[in-house]
Amino acid sequence: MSAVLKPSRIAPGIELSDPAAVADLLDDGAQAFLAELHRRFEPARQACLAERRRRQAGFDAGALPDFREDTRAIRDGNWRVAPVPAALLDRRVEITGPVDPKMVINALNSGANCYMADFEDSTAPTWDNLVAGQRALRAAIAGTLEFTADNGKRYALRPEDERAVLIVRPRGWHLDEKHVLVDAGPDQGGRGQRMSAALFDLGLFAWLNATALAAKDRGPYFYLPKLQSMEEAALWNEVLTHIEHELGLPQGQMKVTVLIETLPAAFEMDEILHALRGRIVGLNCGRWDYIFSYIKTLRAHRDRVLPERSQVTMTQPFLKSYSELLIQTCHRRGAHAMGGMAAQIPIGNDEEANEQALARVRADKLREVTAGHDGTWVAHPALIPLAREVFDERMPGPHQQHLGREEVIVTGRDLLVPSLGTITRIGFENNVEVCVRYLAAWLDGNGCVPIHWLMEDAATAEIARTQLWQWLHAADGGNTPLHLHDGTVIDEALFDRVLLNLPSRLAGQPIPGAGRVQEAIALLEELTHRATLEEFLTLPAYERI
Ligand SMILES: CC(=O)SCCNC(=O)CCNC(=O)[C@H](O)C(C)(C)COP(=O)(O)OP(=O)(O)OC[C@H]1O[C@@H](n2cnc3c(N)ncnc32)[C@H](O)[C@@H]1OP(=O)(O)O
Ligand SMILES: O=CC(=O)O
Ligand SMILES: [Mg+2]
Repeated sequence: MSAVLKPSRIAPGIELSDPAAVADLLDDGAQAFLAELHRRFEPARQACLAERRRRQAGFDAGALPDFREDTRAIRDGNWRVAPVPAALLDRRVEITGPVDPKMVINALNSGANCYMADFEDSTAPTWDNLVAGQRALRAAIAGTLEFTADNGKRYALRPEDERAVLIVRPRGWHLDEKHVLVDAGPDQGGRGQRMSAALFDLGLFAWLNATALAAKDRGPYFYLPKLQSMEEAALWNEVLTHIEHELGLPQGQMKVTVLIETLPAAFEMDEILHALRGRIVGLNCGRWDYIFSYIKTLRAHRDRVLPERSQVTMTQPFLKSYSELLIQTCHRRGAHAMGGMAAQIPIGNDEEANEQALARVRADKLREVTAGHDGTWVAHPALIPLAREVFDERMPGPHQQHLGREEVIVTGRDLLVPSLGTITRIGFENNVEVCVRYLAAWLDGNGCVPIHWLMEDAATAEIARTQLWQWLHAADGGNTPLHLHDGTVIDEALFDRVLLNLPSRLAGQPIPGAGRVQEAIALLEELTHRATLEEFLTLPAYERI
């Protein structure tokens, strides 16, 4: 049951693309609630985004990220976050996935401890996907969600006490929701302002479900993505405090786990925990966005160019330091240190290749539990038993916060240390292929696809996209160009040749979103040739869906 606002609080001002089609979700009360979120928090969101641009200009001019002098007292202080609620104490295996009804049922039934329902990296934010996702989650919480596939297979929820605990991930601060416009006025040419996508996803989910979840003492719980600073965390805290007040929930009822998946945020882990200390239960190593952010933040630092994607594993020193610092920081503050996602997924038609893929996932989970992580992510239900076995064997209790990892000393230099490795022709061509295929699927409404038996989503595709840009533009300003391992110069001509040959390489393969491949090629070509690096692939792509 959704909360009810007093009539006087119902304000006009929201413009929806097709109000009748979503009247079941976005009634007058929901609209007023969302409009109020926009009016209260949009200026602060824009200020945070402006601050991101200001900081980046400094990095582009040669500065490097560092720990903040003005927040030393927070880092040195002796404080802990609020206690973790019972439902989130044991999070050893979390499954993640998009929010279509079949996925929601499969994930909740999967046997994982938690399910992160993802409106972000693995969802292409078409209006239909977002609306279907909100409906599916509301029905799941009510226990009524069912689904029948085109092949007739029927899906229903297991009993509530056998389902994974639901955690919802809204989109990040940088994205707008173009189907929800607020307060049309002359200064916007008669149209309203686009609402923040993050506030829309989280706000609507909370409006629809907070009361029901709080009644079961199940949250709502959220994963917050792509934060870059403690100010962004503080903004989330204000938003959540406001929502709790409006919906009549106890303060701190809504819990969050923050993904540390940007390079600037790695220098503010304590500060982010502190800003959210009344409600934060953990940090998560979002490794794929973190690698993307490392490339993006250090785009102008020629000495820190990364090797090809397949060589950027969690054993690279800068990634090892990041995960160890996260574990140490969380455990010192009473929070869980969640691990992340290995990209390998089961390979159905090749037993040997499947064994190798599973061995890599197992090695990744073993590294995580040994280092002190309190839980991990899997991309696919078939990986749950494997991850559980590794964590069960090494983590007898519900978590391992007692492992302080005090011996770990991570400096700013360690978080930024250059990586060794190469860029092979296969690695270069693979980046081009992944970008095009992922983008084609995304434009077609599918935000997560297997490519060469790896899970690809917005974060992994961003690594491929920003690497191509950085490798090509490394020669800007008169620098010597980078070379492939075989000696070939990396330049625009090489990129153009690979892109031109791609359609014939893809011919005959079943490609999700095949009808959008040419559009994806055109967009990648434009973004890669451009003199400045586009901040997020999904910003220009969103204008095309
Ligand atoms: C960087 C990050 O942000 S990581 C977090 C974001 N990424 C994710 O969440 C990845 C989610 N995973 C997926 O979307 C999928 O596993 C993919 C796209 C990688 C592979 O999907 P598929 O090719 O459909 O896998 P496959 O055919 O083996 O699926 C078998 C069954 O498992 C289900 N399944 C697969 N992944 C999931 C999942 N994550 N959650 C629930 N069910 C799943 C499928 O729906 C299918 O169900 P069915 O037998 O009832 O039809
Ligand atoms: O969201 C997770 C990541 O790795 O990125
Ligand atoms: Mg991410």
